[in-house]
Amino acid sequence: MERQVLRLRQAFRSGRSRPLRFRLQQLEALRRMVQEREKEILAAIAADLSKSELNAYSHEVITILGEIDFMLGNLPELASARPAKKNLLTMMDEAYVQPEPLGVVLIIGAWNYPFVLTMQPLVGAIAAGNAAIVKPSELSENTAKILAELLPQYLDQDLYAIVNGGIPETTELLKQRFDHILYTGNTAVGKIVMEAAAKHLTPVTLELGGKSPCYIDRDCDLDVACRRIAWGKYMNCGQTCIAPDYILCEASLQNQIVQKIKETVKDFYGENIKASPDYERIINLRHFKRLQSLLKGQKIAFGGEMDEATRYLAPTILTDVDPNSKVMQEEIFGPILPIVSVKNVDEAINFINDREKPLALYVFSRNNKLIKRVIDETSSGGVTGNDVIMHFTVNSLPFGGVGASGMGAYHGKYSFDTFSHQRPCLLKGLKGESVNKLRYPPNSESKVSWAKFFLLKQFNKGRLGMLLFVCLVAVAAVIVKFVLERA
Ligand SMILES: NC(=O)c1ccc[n+]([C@@H]2O[C@H](COP(=O)([O-])OP(=O)(O)OC[C@H]3O[C@@H](n4cnc5c(N)ncnc54)[C@H](O)[C@@H]3O)[C@@H](O)[C@H]2O)c1
Ligand SMILES: CCCCCCCCCCCCCCCC=O
Repeated sequence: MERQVLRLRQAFRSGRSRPLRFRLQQLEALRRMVQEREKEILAAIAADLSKSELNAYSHEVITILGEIDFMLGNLPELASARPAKKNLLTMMDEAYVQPEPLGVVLIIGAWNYPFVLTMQPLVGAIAAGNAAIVKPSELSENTAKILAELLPQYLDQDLYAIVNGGIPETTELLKQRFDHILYTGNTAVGKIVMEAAAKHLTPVTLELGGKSPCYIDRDCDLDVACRRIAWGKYMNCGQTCIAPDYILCEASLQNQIVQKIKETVKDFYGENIKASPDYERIINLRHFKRLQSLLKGQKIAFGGEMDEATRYLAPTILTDVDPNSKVMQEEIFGPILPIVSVKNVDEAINFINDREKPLALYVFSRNNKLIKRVIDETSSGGVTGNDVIMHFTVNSLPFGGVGASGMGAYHGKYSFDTFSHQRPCLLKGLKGESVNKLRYPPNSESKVSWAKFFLLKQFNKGRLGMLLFVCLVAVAAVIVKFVLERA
């Protein structure tokens, strides 16, 4: 591992990853990889998640192509120096912010969207001019394998590397010094990553999880709400970081919601859900059994069917759920949708605020003021109103968590910024020593009052008059010089 990181660091030190042309070439090569090897990529994702290739494309590949296109179209602007506002002391100088790459970054992906969660950060790392190591999840082994095979064929091998493996390999990697780590996964491991990063003062972006609440207001189009909730909940068999984890609603709505979601599931997946190419499976036996245990003692209003051999778990709804039951104590990350009754939106807000800050928050209502109120009175990584999941697809919105659901954000411009240092630059001329004497020792009351004038815009009339006089003299000198030169 150490040698691998050293090799990337040397390649980064060569400066090869910094020129805009190089970055654009690498992003174009990545785009070419996705297009030329689409079939193999889709087959790998499909194999990992028992997913149709159509869903693999619309859930993952489309996102990466969009991200690359964004960077190809915006990188020249993102990477350019941005002039900065100056103060009176630096009026004659050049002040700007220069984005610069951080160095060698580590990207650790998770299994549930194995292509997106490794490639989307990589796009940002390349765009910002870094070298990068990508460590896919060992649970999505087919995607990990295809990435290890394809990336070296398309990208600069000295600057971008794939390290495959599980806990041992990741633990070894985390002993190395990186200039940024973007980790996607569960909160417990997020703490391990942060602890390891702290040893090298390495900044981290932690893309974690949590229980994303979905409040359904009594004044709401239930047909639309239930269709959208069903889509986001049961997509990828519920294994989505920002899936609506549970519903909060008044008890009187519960049965209608069950009925409408039931009808929607039939529309989406047909009578025989198990046979639907659009309904995926649970990733492994450990998660299958974990989900099975969440059903114990619950009132199953819909679904609940399961088949351990194929790790099939039907779209399931639980009603009258006790907030203290097991299913409400951990992120579900599966196709189980508990409904918890609350008396009104006030109780819903308190319910949400009594728990860890979620990665996402959803509110369905015809009343936009109510939606805005819930947003104002709660906190979450992100929000979609009257839908679910979709804020993830808007790359002008930063995607990340807050509190226990994560820190930092990426996507689009935010990926570029995450993997950049915004370097403040001030270029001064060699003239103006008369003004600089104000900061040189010995200090004095007068110098301090000038400093206030120049830096704090606190000035008295006398000094203002003198400054105006000085300006007038300067302007006059320029005019005289101009006239004399033309005489
Ligand atoms: N915020 C997001 O963008 C996002 C996206 C996807 C998943 N998630 C969250 O991730 C979680 C599901 O992912 P997961 O954790 O099961 O994925 P996982 O098991 O794939 O683990 C994530 C990564 O951490 C590594 N890892 C696991 N245990 C480790 C250890 N002890 N030491 C070092 N590295 C270790 C794995 O190798 C993998 O690369 C859920 O909580 C979900 O909400 C968040
Ligand atoms: C024609 C409309 C197509 C809409 C496609 C919507 C795609 C949603 C992709 C969602 C991916 C969510 C990834 C979340 C990562 C955390 O697990």
